[in-house]
Amino acid sequence: MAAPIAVAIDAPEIETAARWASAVAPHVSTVKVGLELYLRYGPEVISTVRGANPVSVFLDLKLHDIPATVAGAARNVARLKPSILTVHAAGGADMIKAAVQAAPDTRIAAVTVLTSLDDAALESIGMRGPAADAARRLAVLAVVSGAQALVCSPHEVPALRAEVGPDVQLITPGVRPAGADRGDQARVATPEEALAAGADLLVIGRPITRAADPGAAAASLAAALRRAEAAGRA
Ligand SMILES: O=C(O)c1cc(=O)[nH]c(=O)n1[C@@H]1O[C@H](COP(=O)(O)O)[C@@H](O)[C@H]1O
Repeated sequence: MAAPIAVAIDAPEIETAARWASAVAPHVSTVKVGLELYLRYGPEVISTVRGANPVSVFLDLKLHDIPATVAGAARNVARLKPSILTVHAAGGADMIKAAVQAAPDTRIAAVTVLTSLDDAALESIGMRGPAADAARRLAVLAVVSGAQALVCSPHEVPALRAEVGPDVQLITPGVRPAGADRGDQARVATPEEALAAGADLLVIGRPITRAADPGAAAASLAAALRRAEAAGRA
């Protein structure tokens, strides 16, 4: 079975994205298209990445605007049938409800606190921290408003799970294999830690796409997760 990994194919060019998608598709469940590609290529990038690959396509646009505008945007991209579409939970209850209503066949995932933010960065934007508390508040708001998935750091998974129950999908970026460069990510954990915490889908980008062989990197992370899962069951 494909590993519960969404590979973030944040590439400047559609040809690179297509190459990465084909390389990782045999090993992972999902490929994530974000702002970098979508703002340049629009819907074309979704069909290109989907191609002949047996993967779900996750559209990460992090919508954040007034409810009517988000509803229109969600309605438009729902036609592309992404498995998941992201919105910012901080857009508020009415905005999240508008996205859910506008895209009934797409799972709306609410981003709680970006994994690039630490407690000091949260304070600098006037948001009451620590990050774990802010993520919990936003998670509850989002789920009450109809979000079926949440994006958070692996550190917040146990608390969010306790808060929202087993049916809400918990998606975690901020995943770094031991020793990997954390880059601009602040709240990070290893893939094994994220899985053990109870994450349902791990978003991993540069540790795979910047590897010399992205297909081999995805295969090796998928195998590590399978081993961790088997050890957890034993
Ligand atoms: O919504 C996301 O996917 C997301 C939320 C978040 O809080 N942090 C975060 O890094 N992401 C996305 O997850 C991916 C992480 O990529 P890497 O840091 O390269 O593994 C990027 O595409 C980000 O846009």
